[in-house]
Amino acid sequence: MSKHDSPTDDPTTAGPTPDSTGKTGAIDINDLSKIYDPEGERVVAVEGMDLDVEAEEFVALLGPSGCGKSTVMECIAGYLEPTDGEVLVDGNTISEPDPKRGVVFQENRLFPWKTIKENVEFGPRMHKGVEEGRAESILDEMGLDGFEASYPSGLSGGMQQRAELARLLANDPAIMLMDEPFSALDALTKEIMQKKLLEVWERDNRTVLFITHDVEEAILLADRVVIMTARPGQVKDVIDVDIERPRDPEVVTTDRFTELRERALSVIREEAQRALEQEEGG
Ligand SMILES: Nc1ncnc2c1ncn2[C@@H]1O[C@H](COP(=O)(O)OP(=O)(O)OP(=O)(O)O)[C@@H](O)[C@H]1O
Repeated sequence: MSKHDSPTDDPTTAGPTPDSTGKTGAIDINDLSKIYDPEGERVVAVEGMDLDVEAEEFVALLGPSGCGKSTVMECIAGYLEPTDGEVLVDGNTISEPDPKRGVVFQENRLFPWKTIKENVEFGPRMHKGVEEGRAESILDEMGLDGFEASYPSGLSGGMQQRAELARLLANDPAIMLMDEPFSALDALTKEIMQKKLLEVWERDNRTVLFITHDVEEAILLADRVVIMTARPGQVKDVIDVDIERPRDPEVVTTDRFTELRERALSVIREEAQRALEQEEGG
């Protein structure tokens, strides 16, 4: 069953409202602000951010360290409540986490005491019930056939991240929120994971919001690269990646890729410098 014909799991929450093309997974960030510790140290992490992500779009989020990327993602995930403004998914204001908005972090959140298969089945078991054979087929797709009964500690870092991706896909999310998911992996494993992610995304057309510090990774994967300002974060620049898909790793050697990378880098350098000056100024 695809995400387009799956019923909503929780009858108490409004279901997704497909856009005019029948797609779901659109994100609207309207005038979003998030202040941590408003009565105390008052950290203005994000201020007046606007961004629309189309259903089934792949957007990469770049920006200097501490500019509020994870904060934005956690507001979309429903883990954090905005101080001001709102985040809508398919026209509905987000009020709480939902398995239809799956989140992957740099460090996997697999349960160490559960087998890989149990980890993958955990979400469906909690929300809609386990479909016979589905965990096996997702693990097979992730190249983890034969590791169903293994525990996370028995897997390499790359295999753990593939299991994490399998765990996310088992919930059939309309939106995949990925916070530097491959940044701890070695270069070769990272390349394999990027390819895997693109395969899954190109086939299932889920919306992806992908945080990274790696400009090449952002351009290789995304339809649009959104660059945030130094804190308080808001959108500084949006780069349309007009490079044909499917993209293979060799695309990084093309002139167009180089142009886009240089443009992204010059914007990021400017904001990284501002972030540094902020730090030095206390
Ligand atoms: N719970 C919190 N309490 C107070 N300040 C916080 C909290 N979480 C984050 N911050 C601050 O908010 C700002 C934005 O943090 P956030 O993690 O969203 O940035 P980021 O762009 O994801 O950073 P990085 O690229 O380093 O992961 C930072 O200055 C951070 O120190």
